[in-house]
Amino acid sequence: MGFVFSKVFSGLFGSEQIRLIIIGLDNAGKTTILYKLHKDEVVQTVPTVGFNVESVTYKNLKFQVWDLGGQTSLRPYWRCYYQDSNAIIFVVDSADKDRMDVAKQELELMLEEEEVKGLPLLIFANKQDLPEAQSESEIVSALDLHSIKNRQWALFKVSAIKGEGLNEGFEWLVDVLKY
Ligand SMILES: Nc1nc2c(ncn2[C@@H]2O[C@H](COP(=O)(O)OP(=O)(O)OP(=O)(O)O)[C@@H](O)[C@H]2O)c(=O)[nH]1
Ligand SMILES: [Mg+2]
Repeated sequence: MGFVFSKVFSGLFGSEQIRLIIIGLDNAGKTTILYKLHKDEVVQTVPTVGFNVESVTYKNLKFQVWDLGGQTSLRPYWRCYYQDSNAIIFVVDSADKDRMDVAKQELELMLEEEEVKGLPLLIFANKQDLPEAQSESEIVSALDLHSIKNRQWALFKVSAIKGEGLNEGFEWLVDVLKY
């Protein structure tokens, strides 16, 4: 516990960057979120093969943000990136009702990994600008988030293309990492 605390502490107040991993199904909007955070731009994306990594500064804190490809064949590789992370961001396409159960399964697999034990979990319910986007309570229920007991988690409704909700999510993350 002391080790975890000191690692996060030095990340927040020292020169070390805070390492964040973004995962979620393909097409969820992970890369769009990364570049919205990094450059404040909505970029044209292609499906990520491998990863993108960029630095993001929020409130004078430096984050190293890893955006991993979410296609089915790439998901087994997510676990290769978990080591030394400070938090996990899970992105879900709020309008992709048909694949909520797949998203739930992938989330559960990640949460079982030893290397992410106890790490804060930030869920971005993306694409809230779409009319068919599901509500917060629908997504919380579909992903069975209330069953998560051994870590801090929060869900934020966001729209990466509109840039809405991302800052609120980071605000939460910074608060959680501080204590
Ligand atoms: N309407 C809407 N579309 C979005 C939003 N965010 C991303 N998209 C679109 O969703 C598609 C997929 O976005 P990506 O960021 O490439 O998705 P990804 O999660 O990185 O996908 P993989 O790299 O395959 O895992 C693109 O056409 C984006 O423009 C959003 O907030 N609203
Ligand atoms: Mg991508």
